[in-house]
Amino acid sequence: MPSVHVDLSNRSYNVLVEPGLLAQAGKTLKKAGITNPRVAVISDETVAGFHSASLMDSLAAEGLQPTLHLVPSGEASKSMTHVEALCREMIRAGHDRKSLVVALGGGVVGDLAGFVASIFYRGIPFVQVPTTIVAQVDSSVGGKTGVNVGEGKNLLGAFHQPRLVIVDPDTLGTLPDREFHEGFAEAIKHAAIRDAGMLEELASLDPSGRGVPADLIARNIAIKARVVEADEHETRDIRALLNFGHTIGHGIEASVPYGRMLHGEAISLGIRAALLVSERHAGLSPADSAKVISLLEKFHLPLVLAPEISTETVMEKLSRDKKFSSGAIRFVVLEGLGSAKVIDTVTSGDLRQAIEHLRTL
Ligand SMILES: NC(=O)c1ccc[n+]([C@@H]2O[C@H](COP(=O)([O-])OP(=O)(O)OC[C@H]3O[C@@H](n4cnc5c(N)ncnc54)[C@H](O)[C@@H]3O)[C@@H](O)[C@H]2O)c1
Ligand SMILES: O=C(O)C(=O)C[C@@H](O)[C@H](O)[C@H](O)COP(=O)(O)O
Ligand SMILES: [Zn+2]
Repeated sequence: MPSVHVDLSNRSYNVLVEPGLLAQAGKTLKKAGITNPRVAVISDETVAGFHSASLMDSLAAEGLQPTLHLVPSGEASKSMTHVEALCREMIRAGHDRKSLVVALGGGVVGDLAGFVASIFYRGIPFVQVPTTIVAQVDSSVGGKTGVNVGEGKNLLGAFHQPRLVIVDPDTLGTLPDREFHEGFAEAIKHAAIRDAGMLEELASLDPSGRGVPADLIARNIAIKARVVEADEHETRDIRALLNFGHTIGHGIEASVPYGRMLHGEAISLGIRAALLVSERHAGLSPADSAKVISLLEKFHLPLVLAPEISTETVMEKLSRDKKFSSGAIRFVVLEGLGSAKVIDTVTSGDLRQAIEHLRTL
């Protein structure tokens, strides 16, 4: 079974990747030495319909007492309102400091449930069971948890590492096309910043199927794990590289009601904009930009910004980017494929131009 160890001293954990693992979740927790008697499974209504029975049965089979707590599907659930509702529901269900949270779902459920775990009774452990490409290749690893507010994406949250990540690629079989494709934006991001060779592997995948090799998922997790190990709390300009495409991408995602655009779709636009900035500020060749763009196209990801989204709104939303320091813009660029860095020479005029660039193909 491919497995990736995330080495963070006393916060270290394993990411296990294997088809069929969901139905073995109870046993897998025990084997990992996670023995909390009470388990709060947090999921969304769609994911629960497909996959919660298998998880709940596997936990009950090990003598655990799981309770299931659901939020509506989609980005709008990543809010403080849902954090409070989930915490209160867990209290009423009898959960306490000895309980474990298990997040079953995509990045929304993972970020939300992880944040709930970080504050419930001042912090309890949690385990990620990711069910989207976004969550399997990216969000379930690294410990960034949190919620959105009207002012911008992920502006409230905490670093709280999971104790274990259980990835079952078979769960991707129930994803609709749109949700399947969006996830590849994050894998393309990983290739662009750290692993140019993976661009070829992504190019050889069939975007109309649902089969994603466990090794490809593990390769993405390993890229992310090595970055997180080097800069867990994003204080050294290393973890910020994982934010390639996210400055303008998050600005766009927050410019429409949450959920209208999927995260990966917004990041696809953000990557295209960041490639232009990289050509102008870091010497990226247009041929290398074109390779990344053709991969985004292959996975049917958007490259053109809808006319109703104004450049000024995107500029206002991105002004709260967490990488900025005292308002000064800090932007992730590619110098070449597989090599990224943070620069501080990008102006707000450059960002406006890059957003305008998204209006035509
Ligand atoms: N913490 C991090 O490091 C990190 C990294 C990347 C993204 N994120 C966050 O993740 C979120 C996006 O995650 P997402 O794209 O997974 O969105 P999501 O969790 O909303 O999932 C997308 C949709 O797919 C459905 N779904 C999920 N799994 C399914 C399955 N197996 N079968 C059928 N339907 C399924 C969900 O119900 C939802 O409607 C954003 O909020 C983003 O900010 C966080
Ligand atoms: O884990 C990270 O670090 C990332 O930047 C991964 C991103 O894909 C993810 O969208 C993350 O939530 C963005 O972080 P933020 O700090 O910009 O909210
Ligand atoms: Zn992201």
